[in-house]
Amino acid sequence: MDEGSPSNGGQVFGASWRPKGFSFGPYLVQKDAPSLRVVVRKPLVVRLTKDIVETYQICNPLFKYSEELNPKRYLTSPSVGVLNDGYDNVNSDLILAVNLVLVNAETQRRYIVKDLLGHGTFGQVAKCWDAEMNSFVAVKIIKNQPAYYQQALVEVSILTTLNKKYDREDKHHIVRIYEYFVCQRHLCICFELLDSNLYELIKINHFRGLSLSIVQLFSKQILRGLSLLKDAGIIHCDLKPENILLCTSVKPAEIKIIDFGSACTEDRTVYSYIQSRYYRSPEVLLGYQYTTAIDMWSFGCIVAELFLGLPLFPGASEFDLLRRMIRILGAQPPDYVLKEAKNTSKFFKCIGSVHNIENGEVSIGGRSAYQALTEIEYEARELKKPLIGKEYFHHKHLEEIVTNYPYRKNLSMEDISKESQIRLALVDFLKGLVEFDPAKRWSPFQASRHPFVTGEPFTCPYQPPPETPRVPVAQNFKVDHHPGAGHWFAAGLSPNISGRSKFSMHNSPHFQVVPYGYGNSYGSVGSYGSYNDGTGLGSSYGSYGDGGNTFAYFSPVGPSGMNLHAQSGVSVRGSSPDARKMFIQYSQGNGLGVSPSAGMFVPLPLGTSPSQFTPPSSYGQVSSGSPGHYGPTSPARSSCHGSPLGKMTAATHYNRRKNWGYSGNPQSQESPSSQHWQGQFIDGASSGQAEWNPQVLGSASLHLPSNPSATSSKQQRGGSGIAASYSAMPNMPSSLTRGPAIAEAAHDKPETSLSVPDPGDWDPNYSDEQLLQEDGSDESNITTEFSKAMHLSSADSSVGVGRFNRTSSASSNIPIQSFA
Ligand SMILES: Nc1ncnc2c1ncn2[C@@H]1O[C@H](COP(=O)(O)OP(=O)(O)OP(=O)(O)O)[C@@H](O)[C@H]1O
Repeated sequence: MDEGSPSNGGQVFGASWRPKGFSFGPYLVQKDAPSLRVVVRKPLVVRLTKDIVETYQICNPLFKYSEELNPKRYLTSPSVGVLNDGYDNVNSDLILAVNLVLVNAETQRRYIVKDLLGHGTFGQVAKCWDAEMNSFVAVKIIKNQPAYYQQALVEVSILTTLNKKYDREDKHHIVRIYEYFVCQRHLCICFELLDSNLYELIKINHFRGLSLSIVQLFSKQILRGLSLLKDAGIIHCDLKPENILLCTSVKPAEIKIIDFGSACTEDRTVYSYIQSRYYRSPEVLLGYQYTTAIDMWSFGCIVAELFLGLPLFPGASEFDLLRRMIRILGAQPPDYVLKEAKNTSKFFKCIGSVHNIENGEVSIGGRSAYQALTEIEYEARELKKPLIGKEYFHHKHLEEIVTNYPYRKNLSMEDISKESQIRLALVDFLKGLVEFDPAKRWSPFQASRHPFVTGEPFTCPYQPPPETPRVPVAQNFKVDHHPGAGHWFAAGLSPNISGRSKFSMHNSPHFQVVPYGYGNSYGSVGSYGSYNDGTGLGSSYGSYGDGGNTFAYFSPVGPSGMNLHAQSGVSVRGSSPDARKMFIQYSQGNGLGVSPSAGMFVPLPLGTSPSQFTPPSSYGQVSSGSPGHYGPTSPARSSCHGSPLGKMTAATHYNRRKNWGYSGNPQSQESPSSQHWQGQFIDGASSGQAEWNPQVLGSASLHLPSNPSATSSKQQRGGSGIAASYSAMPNMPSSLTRGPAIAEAAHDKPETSLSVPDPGDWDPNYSDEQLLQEDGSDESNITTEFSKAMHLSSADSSVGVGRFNRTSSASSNIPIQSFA
């Protein structure tokens, strides 16, 4: 019977089949054969449009090309110019279009806008081409409102101090600031260009946690940054995954902390409504005095989220937040905090005597004098139901949540056992960070010594080394509160610190009670140093020196910037070597100073405000073009937090980040592979538009037709000012339309008017149907690519057991080319 004949069903059985001859043979070039030619064709659109102007002119000799008539690709939405002579939209944002040029009038340096990287409370961040440096940079274009302008200057000054004074060698994972200038009445801050933020990283990993090796690496790097902040006495106040960006230009890739727009100095903690809710520390929530320890709480929340893929405390309201903290941590804030905090009565009832509190502990029987309100009690007290969010974790307590988190598929027993050990270390690490008592919470130095970070085997609960006694180095610096530098006041860099510490502080790794022997209080730009740091994170600075008499004149808007003047009888005796080095270093500078105006920094006129900048006589052509395209914005979660500006515009972001909601299935945490989160990506690619005739802002050569309908800036600034523009924002709850002065009064209102996080709220492309689609891309995870890019594959095997890490080719689908 013939093989493969119909009688055997047409099947060919391999055993009996033999090839009858070779189908393929080597290619032999024959003598007269035509040579092979590969034609690479340009894309159709290129071929059709090449020399199109000439083509039109051939068709119609009267045709004339005018660049001005090119349609603009707007990046800002809305793109209708109604303020600032038509340059700004209703939100006081400069209307950006691709190829618009922002010019630093002082240096004539030009930044050509190419794309929108994000937008937040303070304005927009654009990816710009810096022709002079032949590279891309990120330019934050602050809203044209005095309050934003002032607060943005705080960001400039704090970052400048950190970069130039504390981290000259760029080793502490803090974003670099290049320069700042005013263009079209907008303060523009030029930063190094970074990549996606950690929230985006988690999102493209389908809200599954990252591998432990990456969590460990990021933790180490963030701690370096926090260590620097602590030494500088600066509190970030808004640490969250969105404000930690990947920096893939260096290999292996790193992370950097951004957004110092809410930062303040430790001795000037004037704002009580700070931190994004999920990352808000108990002391801030309760209205208690705060220190750099609040950043350590946020850091703990971030580490947990990196591992779990979901926020640890996704409170839909402050009540819900506290409720989750208490349940997951199995504890509550210490009585000494509850006794002093402003908002205690909102969340707790007193059930015992508060007179027995000694050294922060309750002396009678160890039972707390306070009990958290139940939902019913809260409702009765506040006359409103507290918003309660969905539960995402199957387990109640931190340890169970972490240890029961699903392991990556296909792990060998050996790997599972290794990872389970690291998970125990992680639990212990987290416990020291999300510690209710700010006095016991670990400092960056202490946390950086934990086995989870060092990679040492974890055997028993970690006992942190003692933190360096805090010496008020900051008191050594006298701040010259320049009359024109109102922002220093806001930043806490003013000598006027009358509102200082009305609470008694307990010794802690973050704050140690040191008697202030100085008659006059000076604003702090210095640090409460740590002599341990030299052995800890390498190059953090600190001083255990005594009260020297070094005075700092810190005026970022002045020509000399920050000046440290050694007074007669100055003592740097006892300072750490690093600190001494710093003094020497700066003594050779511009008036011993660190100045934003030194080097690349350009001085602003003293005491200037946006309104003092005269716009060019003519203004840009503003058309009501297509709605702008929004770049990969930072989906600030519930970030209606304090800051000097009350983070009001965060309301426009609120609920953009709703994906905690995933399916609302409480099992989701248990079986991530069965979850179907739909990550959405906004095309962040630069426009392919030609770069001809870019609209130039800030240059004198701007000659564009006036827009007769544009309202004069005077008119716009009259009336309700900021509040007017806030209230004009779509979807903004009225409770959020408050100016800085009333930020505190409206403390918890946002939560009452905003819904429980749900993906559809903030993700325009989200749909429940998508959520329900079969994922099937378990292997397609960013961690593999990222690990590879970061050379983690060769990492210590004890930490290299990432969940979901597979070297599958499917992972190439992940759209993060920059990691490759
Ligand atoms: N240096 C940078 N490189 C790349 N992207 C950046 C950079 N700085 C900011 N971004 C992007 O812009 C977004 C907004 O920046 P930033 O957080 O500084 O603004 P903000 O107005 O202070 O925001 P928020 O409302 O969160 O406080 C960031 O989430 C990030 O996506």
